[in-house]
Amino acid sequence: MLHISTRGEAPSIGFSEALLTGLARDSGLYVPQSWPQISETTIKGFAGQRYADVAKQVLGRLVGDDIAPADLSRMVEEAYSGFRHKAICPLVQLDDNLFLLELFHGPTLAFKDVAMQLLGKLMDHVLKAKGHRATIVGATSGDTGSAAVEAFKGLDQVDIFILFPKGRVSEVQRRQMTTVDSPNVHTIAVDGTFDDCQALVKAMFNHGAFRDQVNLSGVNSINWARVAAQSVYYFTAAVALGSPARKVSFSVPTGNFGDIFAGWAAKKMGLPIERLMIGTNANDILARTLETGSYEIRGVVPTTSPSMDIQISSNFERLLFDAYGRDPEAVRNTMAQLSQAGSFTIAPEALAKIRSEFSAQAVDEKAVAEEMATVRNETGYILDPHSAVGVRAARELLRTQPEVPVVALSTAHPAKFPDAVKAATGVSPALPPHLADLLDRKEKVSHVENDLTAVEALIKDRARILKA
Ligand SMILES: Cc1ncc(COP(=O)(O)O)c(C=O)c1O
Ligand SMILES: N[C@@H](CCOP(=O)(O)O)C(=O)O
Repeated sequence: MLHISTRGEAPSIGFSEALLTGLARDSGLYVPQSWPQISETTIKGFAGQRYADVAKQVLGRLVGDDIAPADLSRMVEEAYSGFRHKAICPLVQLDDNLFLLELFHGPTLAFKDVAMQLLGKLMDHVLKAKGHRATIVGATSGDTGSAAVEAFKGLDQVDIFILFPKGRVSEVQRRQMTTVDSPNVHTIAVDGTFDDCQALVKAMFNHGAFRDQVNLSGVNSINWARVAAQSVYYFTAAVALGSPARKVSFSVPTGNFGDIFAGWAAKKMGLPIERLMIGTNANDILARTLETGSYEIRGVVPTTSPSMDIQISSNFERLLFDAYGRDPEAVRNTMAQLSQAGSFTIAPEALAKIRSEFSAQAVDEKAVAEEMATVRNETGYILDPHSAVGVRAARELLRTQPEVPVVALSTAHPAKFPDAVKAATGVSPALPPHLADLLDRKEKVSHVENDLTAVEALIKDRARILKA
């Protein structure tokens, strides 16, 4: 199984190389050269199977020959052995035809664990087989960072550096990153937004000398393996509701477009998804784009769902690649416009393709709080603010297609965002026992201005690969 860059000017590579490469050398994103197909019969057979067993089958097709099935199977089992729910990603019914897919039963209480727990094991395995070490750099608006730190802490083959926007993540999110005491973990608070952190990471990948010097690797959803691992729960959820005989829609609280692109990947592999709903918070660039066809960057506003406070939605490039009939030149031109003018316009045919598969709904702060309160009052269930965006957007889909069940992705545990949850519902959600003393743990964090040279200097000073 080969992977190609959305910009068409980087070498095509196998799964293991894509896993280690992160951003392609032409600044594009890797995707499978063609979508592996999973037959209706196989999908039907997923019903009643353990999450890990479905994961082995879906990922087996995406990994191809690159990793031996026995190794993949062992790593999948290990990755999901620490989840606090036996179903790994259980479904909960909220209302007629409205379901929640709980993705927060991993160690750091957000959906990122589902992919990251596996990614840590896959990278360690591939690096050891090659006898290589790597330096991982990641940008986070709160959840990717904590999941990555948890998954990679203590590994000999890697050092991990996580950049987060200073003062723009919740206290629980920050502490989940900064209290991990491991010699290979480095957290860096950057004076800026998540988009600034993500731009720094991409700039490091585009700085060839630095990239090669530290053997740079990435764990953001620019890394195809992240998206691949996330596609599994679309299968388990849809099948639990009667797929493939019954079509199901998904509503996904969206920022960097990785999670919803995983749904698109599942659909391209054969899962009969009716519609994919992009739920945004007040940072509504994607909702505006679907409405107008014009992607226009505005300033980021802080919200109660900080992990979605994003303007540069990296994985949208992967969707544009498909919408433009996999024409890398169209993607290159589009991305050049974005970096020169801060905006681009989608060609009418490509836009029509996107609109035929995706819907979008912006959910403002008032509606997020109302949704948390409504769900608490009507069902007793406590949503986190990100999941509330997904549920609110799901209701919009149900208004137009009430007969099609909608699965809203519940991407974080409410205890990660206690202030917003308390304000909306009056309830103070408790952290699970393994994190009960989080607020008393000692923090270790560096501060850096939003400057590429400063960040690279810090990494070069600490990366063990340069000391060996
Ligand atoms: C809790 C939560 N919900 C939703 C999102 C948005 O997901 P994506 O960036 O994959 O669109 C994020 C960040 O990625 C998140 O941390
Ligand atoms: N919301 C994310 C932002 C980074 O997204 P990623 O999926 O590309 O890693 C976060 O919580 O860090």
